[in-house]
Amino acid sequence: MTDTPFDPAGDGAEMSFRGRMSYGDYLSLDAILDAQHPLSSAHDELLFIVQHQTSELWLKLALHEMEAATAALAGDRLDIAFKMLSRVARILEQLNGAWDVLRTMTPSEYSQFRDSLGQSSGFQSYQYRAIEFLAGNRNPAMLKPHAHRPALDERLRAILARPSLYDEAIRLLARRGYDVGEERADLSQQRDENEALIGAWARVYADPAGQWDLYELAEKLVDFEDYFRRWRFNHVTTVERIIGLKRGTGGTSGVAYLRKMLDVVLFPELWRVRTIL
Ligand code: HEM
Ligand SMILES: N[C@@H](CC(=O)c1ccccc1NC=O)C(=O)O
Repeated sequence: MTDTPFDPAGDGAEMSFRGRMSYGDYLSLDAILDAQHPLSSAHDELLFIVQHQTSELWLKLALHEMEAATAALAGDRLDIAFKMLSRVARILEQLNGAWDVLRTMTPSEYSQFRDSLGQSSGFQSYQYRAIEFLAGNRNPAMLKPHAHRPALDERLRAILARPSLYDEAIRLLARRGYDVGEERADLSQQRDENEALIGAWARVYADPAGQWDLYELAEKLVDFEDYFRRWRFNHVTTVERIIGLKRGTGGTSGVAYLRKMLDVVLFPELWRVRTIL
């Protein structure tokens, strides 16, 4: 027993950061921790802001991993793409777990600051739209809320101009000799469901050992969509729990709109093929 409190300096800990990069410097914590600006005096508004900001940080990482995974597929580096797609699935799991925190907010608590949100809404989340576009869900109408921000609009359009993650998976199948049907003329538009591609995936699933990497790719994509659907479901359930059937601040019907979005399919042929296996 000693009366002197433990001093980590004795263990070699650096305690002086004048002129040296510290933890907060490296992580730009002043900028991040000074970026919460509640517009009301409601206690729960900070929860709402932190929940969205952390979600957007995870979305940023997911986008980074998905961009790299798409490039890896284009370069036939499936091993690298798998590593990244596994990480994206874990990120989505993290985002799914985060709803449990937001769910602690009741309708009465939310209504204390909802008016302060004006017409802002997650519907205008640029990174969410980028992830949808990059995955392959391409609805150019969703560009409109970003028209007033040319740099963001430009980045979203650049994603639409390039093949999606799913397009790269399909191109890979074609390089391996599978009949995948016609590639659509305009990559920026929604794909039509393609019967030839269902046949190609069917052959991959019929003999996994024959092309294990394509089989693994198919399952990674299904995993991605599975977690993505869970996110949408958690969102709509949390929304109904908190605002019921009120219209959204973004102008949509709210829960009815979000329920419709539950039916959006990212990789339709990968789901359709299951019926014939
Ligand atoms: C109190 C919690 C929340 C409520 C009441 C809520 C409500 C809504 C509503 C009603 C919409 C439909 C668009 C509109 O008219 O506003 C929407 C869209 C959206 N929200 Fe939330 N939301 C909540 C939390 C979150 C969180 C934590 C995120 C995470 C980033 C999020 C992201 C989104 C996204 C990305 C959309 C667009 C979905 C799409 O177009 O498919 N929301 N939200
Ligand atoms: N659309 C929500 C408002 C909302 O949730 C929101 C508002 C500003 C920033 C992010 C939001 N989150 C998700 O839509 C509502 O209608 O209450």
